[in-house]
Amino acid sequence: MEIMMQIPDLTVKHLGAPTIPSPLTGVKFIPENATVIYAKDVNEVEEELKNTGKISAFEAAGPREKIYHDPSWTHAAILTAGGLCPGLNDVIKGLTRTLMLRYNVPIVFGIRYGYQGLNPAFGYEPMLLTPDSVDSIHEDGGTVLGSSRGRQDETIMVETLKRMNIKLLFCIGGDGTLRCAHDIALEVERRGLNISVIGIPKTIDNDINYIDKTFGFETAVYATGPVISAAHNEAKGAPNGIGLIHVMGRDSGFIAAYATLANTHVNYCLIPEDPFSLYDGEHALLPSLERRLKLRKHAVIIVSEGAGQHLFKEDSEKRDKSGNKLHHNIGEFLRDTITSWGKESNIDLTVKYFDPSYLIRSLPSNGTDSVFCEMLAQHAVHCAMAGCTDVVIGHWNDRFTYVPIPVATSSRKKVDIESGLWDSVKSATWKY
Ligand SMILES: Nc1ncnc2c1ncn2[C@@H]1O[C@H](COP(=O)(O)OP(=O)(O)O)[C@@H](O)[C@H]1O
Ligand SMILES: O=P(O)(O)OC[C@H]1O[C@](O)(COP(=O)(O)O)[C@@H](O)[C@@H]1O
Repeated sequence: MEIMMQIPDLTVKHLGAPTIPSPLTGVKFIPENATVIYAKDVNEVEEELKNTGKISAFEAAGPREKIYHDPSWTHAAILTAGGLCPGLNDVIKGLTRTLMLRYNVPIVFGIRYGYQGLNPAFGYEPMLLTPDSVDSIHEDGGTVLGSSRGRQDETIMVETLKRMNIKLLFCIGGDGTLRCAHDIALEVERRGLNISVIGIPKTIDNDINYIDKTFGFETAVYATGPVISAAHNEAKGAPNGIGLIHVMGRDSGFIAAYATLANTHVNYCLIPEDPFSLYDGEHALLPSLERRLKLRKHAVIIVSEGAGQHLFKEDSEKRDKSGNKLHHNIGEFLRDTITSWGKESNIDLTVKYFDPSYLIRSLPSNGTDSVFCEMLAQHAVHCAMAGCTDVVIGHWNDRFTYVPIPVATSSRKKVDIESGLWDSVKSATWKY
């Protein structure tokens, strides 16, 4: 019941009434009032009806029969900000092709290096994107536009959009990028401009709320598989061998949790959401590891970047350029701690340490992730052309949705340790 009471206002902002017939042909237009129900099961629906007398729903994504922006007068711009993620280039390609080939938008700018590219002080010329220029970019990882972290002044950025006559701005990024997109949308509104600001969620950490699937995450989990196998082989190749893998996940342990289920060689999955201790208590890693080594002579551990931060004497003061906390390196800490503990306990062990973080993040997307990127890009263009703004393209109950940016950024999604996911991880990782 409590969860249902917390459902935020899901109303999406529109610049004005859509009055122009869509140039799309051969598609199934969806009604203006199409929705995707928020509740995940019948009990939730009943609970909400009982408590509030209504059923909360997202606006459904999809092409509308009438659009707001006149394509022939529309310039669009795309930028990528924050860390890399598999699939960025697929999304850039999908946006460019849908804008130019389906909606006949004449100009699509690629803004260089995130929000820096909208600040003339940096002197970055925008790229002109065309179906030809983006033809093969999906084959490469990274982003052809470049990315950056760090704040820029939204008044300067909106001035640039105005000067370039940009009517559609697509910001591909994580929660920081979306917060900045929201600031831009507010500044646009303050000036009475008709620019649609559309966020496209990018997060290798899978940590954006109200969005149950984001691109790149699946590729990241898939790419972790061979590393886990290598760690397992290395662990088995030495008496008391320990394969230790450090993966990304600043504050959310989704990559580690899913990778554990995808390759069940893992014996210990350590994530920020479920704190563990080293020596004492129910969740003590080292006594358990000792029992495991006695029994099996090898072990595999996967640890998320944000896990075990409480084990460091001091809180990390370091921040990246965007103000995100830079955690202590828990992977290296565990490697060193386990090695010293082995010496002190007279256990002849070897730790083989793997950190595939950047290798995974910079890969091109894999099959189904690429499909998802193309669909996401198409929906983002439909959304923008219809005149929506301050909105991020979400995915919920297996459907594409519109989520107001303040809702998507209200908090970060985390692994729910009461959930079936974490239960499965715990079942797959033996307790010793
Ligand atoms: N609270 C915020 N308000 C406005 N802009 C922000 C905010 N947080 C981050 N940004 C900007 O968004 C961009 C990307 O943010 P960052 O946190 O580095 O990555 P991500 O979008 O992947 O979370 C940076 O240019 C950053 O300055
Ligand atoms: O070293 P970088 O490039 O600043 O990025 C490291 C961070 O980027 C991520 O991969 C993604 O974070 P963002 O969502 O902020 O881009 C985190 O998991 C990691 O903490």
